[in-house]
Amino acid sequence: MQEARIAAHDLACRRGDRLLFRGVSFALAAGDALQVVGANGVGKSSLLRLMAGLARPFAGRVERQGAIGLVDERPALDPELPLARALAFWSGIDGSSHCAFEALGLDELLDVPVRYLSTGQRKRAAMARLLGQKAAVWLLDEPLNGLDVHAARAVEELTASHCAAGGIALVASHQPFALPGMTTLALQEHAA
Ligand SMILES: Nc1ncnc2c1ncn2[C@@H]1O[C@H](COP(=O)(O)OP(=O)(O)OP(=O)(O)O)[C@@H](O)[C@H]1O
Repeated sequence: MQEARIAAHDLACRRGDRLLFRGVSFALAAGDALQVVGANGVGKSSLLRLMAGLARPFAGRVERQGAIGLVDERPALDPELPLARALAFWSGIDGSSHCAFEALGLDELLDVPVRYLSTGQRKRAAMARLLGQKAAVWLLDEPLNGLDVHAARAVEELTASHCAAGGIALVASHQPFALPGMTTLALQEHAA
């Protein structure tokens, strides 16, 4: 298997008629973690979308090696289905079984329709889906949003284990995210 890698080369991002940032470069290899920080609206989510290939950079290029898993505010789980069945849809596609229900505090919620889940519960469900995906490169947009202290620690620990096993984590958040060895990119320094 090819080793995971994701890199930004002199990226610039435009949303609508506004240039948000320019000159963003970094390279992450197996085991690396980077947190993108900056005020609301600076372009953290937009940068993650560029890295995921969901939007095109205004300038520069993205280099990707290895499967990408993106967690953002949309969990891509059928709101009408009970959580277990909504996750089973993805595990059928990913060919995986979910084993982190307990760590993520989801075992009590498996019969609850996704539409009834709270913001934090939905975020935990999205993390469970990500784990089943077995993607090498994790792109986490505000992964701690809505999580209680216990769930936040669980997500930090799962991310640390992912990196220790040779995965990559790119985290966009204005909240502190505890992960040993993680470096920081201050996006406002690249504001256009
Ligand atoms: N489709 C769009 N068209 C035009 N402007 C957009 C579009 N989507 C987002 N923007 C603008 O781009 C800017 C950056 O948005 P983005 O969501 O990337 O910021 P962010 O740093 O992640 O913010 P937050 O911390 O609030 O999540 C914002 O000013 C937003 O209004």
